[in-house]
Amino acid sequence: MIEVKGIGKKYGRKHVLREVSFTAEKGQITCLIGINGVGKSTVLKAIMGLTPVASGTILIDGRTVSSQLYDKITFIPDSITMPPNMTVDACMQFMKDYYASWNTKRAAELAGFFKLNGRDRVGELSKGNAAKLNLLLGLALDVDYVLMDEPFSGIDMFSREQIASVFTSHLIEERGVIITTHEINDIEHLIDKVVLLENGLVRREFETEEVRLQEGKSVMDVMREVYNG
Ligand SMILES: Nc1ncnc2c1ncn2[C@@H]1O[C@H](COP(=O)(O)OP(=O)(O)OP(=O)(O)O)[C@@H](O)[C@H]1O
Repeated sequence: MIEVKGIGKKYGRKHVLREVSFTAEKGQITCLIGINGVGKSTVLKAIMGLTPVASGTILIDGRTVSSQLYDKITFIPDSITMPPNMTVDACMQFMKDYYASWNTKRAAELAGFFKLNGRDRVGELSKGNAAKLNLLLGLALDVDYVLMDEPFSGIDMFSREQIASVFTSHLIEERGVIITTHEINDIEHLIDKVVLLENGLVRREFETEEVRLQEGKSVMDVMREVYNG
């Protein structure tokens, strides 16, 4: 389980996170939502130890974040970080050489699933294919937790659907996923839990199925309720 306990974060004088607490379980998809600039990416980076927090603690399976935990967790940023002249195959080879947790079989399966051509260069990929490769490079690692920042940003509906279908496939397995997205409609049916951020705080944390059954509300309904007061 990932436990975020009362984290606070300032950039200069800007207080982005005041006191953010939530948990994300293994085997579940937890979605961080909130308007632009609320601090969703900052939370993911804090979990990875990529940005220091001013207060609070973060535990991954009961342990504080350290480089040893990188065999347990991976972060898929909102755009691909591989050099533009590298081919898809070279990116996969690089990951294989660099990470002991690289799973060659799953990588090949994902490349087939996304219909990526190994000879294409990163810089020449369409936005959708670059997003798919980015996802592949993270999901092919044998880790327990995957953090994804806006995997659907700027891509067409069919690519979004294809990416969303990965979430219900065996390729995700029993991993814990934390995702940030503005495209709730695409993945509403896949999300187990929602953490709604507002003004540096968690405004609501809920299980989607529970809210659906008990209150008859969708995630969008809850979001409208919160943002429209
Ligand atoms: N390195 C930085 N230096 C200064 N301010 C930053 C830095 N990174 C983020 N911020 C600010 O912190 C706030 C939260 O940013 P963050 O990217 O976490 O939000 P977000 O919810 O992920 O936004 P979006 O939905 O637009 O992706 C924003 O106001 C942003 O301008």
